[in-house]
Amino acid sequence: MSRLDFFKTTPIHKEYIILDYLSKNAKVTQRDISSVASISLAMVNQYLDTYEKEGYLSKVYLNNKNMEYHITEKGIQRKKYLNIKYLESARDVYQDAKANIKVFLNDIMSKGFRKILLYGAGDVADIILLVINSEPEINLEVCGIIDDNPAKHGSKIFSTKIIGINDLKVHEHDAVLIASYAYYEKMYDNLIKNNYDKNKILKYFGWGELMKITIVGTGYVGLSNAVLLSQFNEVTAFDINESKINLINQKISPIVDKELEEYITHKELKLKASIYEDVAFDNPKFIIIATPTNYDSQLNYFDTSSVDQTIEKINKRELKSTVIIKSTVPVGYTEEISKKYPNLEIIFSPEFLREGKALYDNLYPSRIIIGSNSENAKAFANLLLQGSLKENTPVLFTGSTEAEAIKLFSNTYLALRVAFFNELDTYAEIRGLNTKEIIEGVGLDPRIGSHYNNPSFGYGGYCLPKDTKQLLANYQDIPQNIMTAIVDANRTRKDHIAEMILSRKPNKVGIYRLVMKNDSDNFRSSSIQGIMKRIKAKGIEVIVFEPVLTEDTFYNSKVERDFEKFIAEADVIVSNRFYKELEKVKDKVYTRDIFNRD
Ligand SMILES: NC(=O)C1=CN([C@@H]2O[C@H](COP(=O)(O)OP(=O)(O)OC[C@H]3O[C@@H](n4cnc5c(N)ncnc54)[C@H](O)[C@@H]3O)[C@@H](O)[C@H]2O)C=CC1
Ligand SMILES: O=C(O)[C@H]1O[C@H](OP(=O)(O)OP(=O)(O)OC[C@H]2O[C@@H](n3ccc(=O)[nH]c3=O)[C@H](O)[C@@H]2O)[C@H](O)[C@@H](O)[C@@H]1O
Repeated sequence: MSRLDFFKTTPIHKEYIILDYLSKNAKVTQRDISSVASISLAMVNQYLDTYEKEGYLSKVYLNNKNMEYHITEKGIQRKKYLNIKYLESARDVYQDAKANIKVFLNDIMSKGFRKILLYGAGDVADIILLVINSEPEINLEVCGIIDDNPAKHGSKIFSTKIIGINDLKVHEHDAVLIASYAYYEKMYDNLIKNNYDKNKILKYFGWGELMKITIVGTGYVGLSNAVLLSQFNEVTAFDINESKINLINQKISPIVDKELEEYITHKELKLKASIYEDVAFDNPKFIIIATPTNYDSQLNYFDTSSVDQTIEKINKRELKSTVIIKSTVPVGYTEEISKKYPNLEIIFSPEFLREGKALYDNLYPSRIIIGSNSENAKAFANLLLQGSLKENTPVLFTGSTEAEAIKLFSNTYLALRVAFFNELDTYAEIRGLNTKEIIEGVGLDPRIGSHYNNPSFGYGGYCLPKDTKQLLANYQDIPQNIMTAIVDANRTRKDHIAEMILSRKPNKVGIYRLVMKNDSDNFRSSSIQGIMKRIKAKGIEVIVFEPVLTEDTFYNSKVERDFEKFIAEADVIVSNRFYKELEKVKDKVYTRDIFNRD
């Protein structure tokens, strides 16, 4: 953790600050409150209105310009409650700070330092000493605390004496650890002026900013994590694909994604990309694996070989790095592989981003799940939080197998939901009913909701199809009906869609876009490909319009780049999602996009 992240205010803290301030000063302006609580004037207004509605305060108008805020008895009780709540969250913050310091001290020990001097006899020194004294595995001796304030010399923090910088040479030691955020630069400068060896200067706050992280695999997951983390850490992105590496080094995103493109090109990131293993594996603190885990239909299981090979390489190099697996793996994988590599700390942390919103979903994460509660797991969670823009993101530390299950059950639930609304649509289409009316009526139940319910040719994309199959494989020997149904439903849906298209008796079918969603440039496992295959199997000619393709044919079907020619040639135009440009040939279009969105 770098900067003062663990002092970020929470909403409870803000509410407490405002009530506390008002209880001490009745005659204040909204501007005063805004500056004390660091919130906008609009927010101040909202808080005051809510307090009044809840009966925590009454407004007394002195004249038409000035007013006083009087806290009621109910407001005093609320303040008491918030005080306790704030203390609880402060305790968590304190535990967090301790965990981060512990990781840091372990790092110092791994570099061979044993006897240190602290610089700065303040709160940071206090908490560092507390961690050293209370954690038996931290084998560091603090020989003294340097401080530039002579009034402090001679007194102690715990049993450690405060000394002046002139006493540097008197105390035998290996390094000086700067224990101040505000005066870091001044202290560093002082040490250098005293001819102190800069290789022996350790810094707690500087350390977080320069933490070295390596990311293996620069796809959707790897690149968005690389960008997120390189805002505050030194990140090396490693890939076997040289052209991707070159693009990243030229500040160009190899992936179409609004936020990723904007951040890579315009933000100041500490990000470099490399195809060289020696550069990538130069002793980083964390190595994040984000390589593919495709579903192997022969084995009926994920092919985890790219993850296996990366872990093998890390082990061979005898690195001390903590390995974080972000790739989706079968349930139980991390526990198994950890047994094989007892010298490595391997942690699974599921990734929940959507393609097309890869960085956005990391800047505003729904949750952070880490399959471990070790010190490094906590430090990693803090890194993700540090890079994000959302406040109060839920963070869950779970067992490693539970974290893997969370990932596969989440995606399988999403697939279930898509499959459900697709089957609803199949029913409505065959019975001649209005799908839109039915879905809208169903969704108005708040337990169901009007989201993630737009019919399609089937759930597609890289992950939903493969993750559902992997979870089904993990169910081997465990009773179930739904898991099989979720996988089968997608096949049945595509059969139905293909039949509906064939019932129009086309001579030539035009496939309009292979991509799975409007905002994605990716067509891995998009459902329309399944439709295309079924139509071709009946001997019908298919042509494809897909600007993302550079080839002239796709699975032996002609790729037509000229839109006008494409719409003239095809007698049925099949499109998973409706696009504005199809408006003029609406009668030829077959789609089940009811709501005009993903
Ligand atoms: N795409 C998505 O929306 C999400 C994907 N995931 C999971 O994350 C993993 C990665 O997925 P994506 O980022 O979509 O994949 P991707 O295919 O976009 O990127 C993978 C990258 O890894 C590189 N690579 C392959 N083998 C390598 C090796 N041995 N060493 C170094 N680099 C290697 C490839 O060149 C490629 O650039 C998969 O397990 C996937 O299931 C998880 C959540 C979301
Ligand atoms: O593990 C993953 O890879 C990711 O898989 C999905 O993300 P993604 O595949 O990018 O796309 P979604 O937007 O969820 O769509 C999945 C499929 O369902 C279809 N879909 C989606 C929504 C909808 O209402 N109807 C519908 O048919 C889409 O067209 C697409 O084919 C999940 O939404 C992410 O949370 C998850 O991290």
